[in-house]
Amino acid sequence: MIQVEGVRFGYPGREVLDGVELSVAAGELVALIGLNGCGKSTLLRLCAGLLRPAAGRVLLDGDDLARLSRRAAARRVALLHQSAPAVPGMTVRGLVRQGRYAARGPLGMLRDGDDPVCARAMADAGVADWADRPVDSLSGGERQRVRLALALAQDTRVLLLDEPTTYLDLRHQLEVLRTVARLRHERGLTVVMVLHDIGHAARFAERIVALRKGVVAADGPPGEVVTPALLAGVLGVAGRVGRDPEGGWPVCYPDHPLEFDEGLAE
Ligand SMILES: Nc1ncnc2c1ncn2[C@@H]1O[C@H](COP(=O)(O)OP(=O)(O)OP(=O)(O)O)[C@@H](O)[C@H]1O
Repeated sequence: MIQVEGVRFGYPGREVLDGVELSVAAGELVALIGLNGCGKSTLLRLCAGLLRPAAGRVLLDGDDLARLSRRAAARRVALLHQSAPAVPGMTVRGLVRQGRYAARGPLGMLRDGDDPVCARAMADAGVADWADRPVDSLSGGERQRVRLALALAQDTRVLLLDEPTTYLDLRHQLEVLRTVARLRHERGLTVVMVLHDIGHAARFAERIVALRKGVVAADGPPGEVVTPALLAGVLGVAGRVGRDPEGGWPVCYPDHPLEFDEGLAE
């Protein structure tokens, strides 16, 4: 469903991705991990068609994203950004309705009353009770769940989530991750999400993809790739890895940060 083929990308004066190869099948739930600044958000933006690769290509169901308009891409892929544009005073319902733009177009947006897809997105993200509240009156964690509702309102088969648990307390982190896992099962969604918490990645994703130095450094099921070598080589941390006694998924016990020339330079 998503194929990233030899993608290179940089910003002026800064190379970020240097030949990324990644293939995500329909219905997979993939966690993308890596150090700050390694290019995770950049890769998601390339997969959403918001950036164009300098070399290589990103295919969506076989179609080159570079040939699709932004709006056509937005009908097929939704990206939860870290910063959703919040117009001062805009209500939660008003912001979430913006997620319907790609599907409806400007005229449809004007005509619409309440859109059932928006109502469902707000219910799924647990924000329906705040529908009439201004987004700028919400706490950081509450806003993060509104961002999830905005992405869900696009009603796409592919969901790209950039740190969906940021700002959330532990309970709501688990709630959001369980919601994503449930929606993926119920609606057959394909999900790629950036997670900094390797424990959550190991628990919720069926596959972990690690970015390092512009390329995919590890790719596989959590039970295989989450090892002390991954903690050291990709996350720059010395630590141990055990197993959840009931669920069997890997559990990490991080100990201390490594110097950059210890584990990371290997
Ligand atoms: N618009 C931009 N212009 C210039 N450089 C940028 C821009 N956006 C990102 N970068 C740089 O590109 C690199 C990759 O950024 P990106 O946001 O993809 O990393 P990330 O892995 O998502 O990081 P984090 O874990 O901190 O969110 C970083 O060095 C960043 O400073």
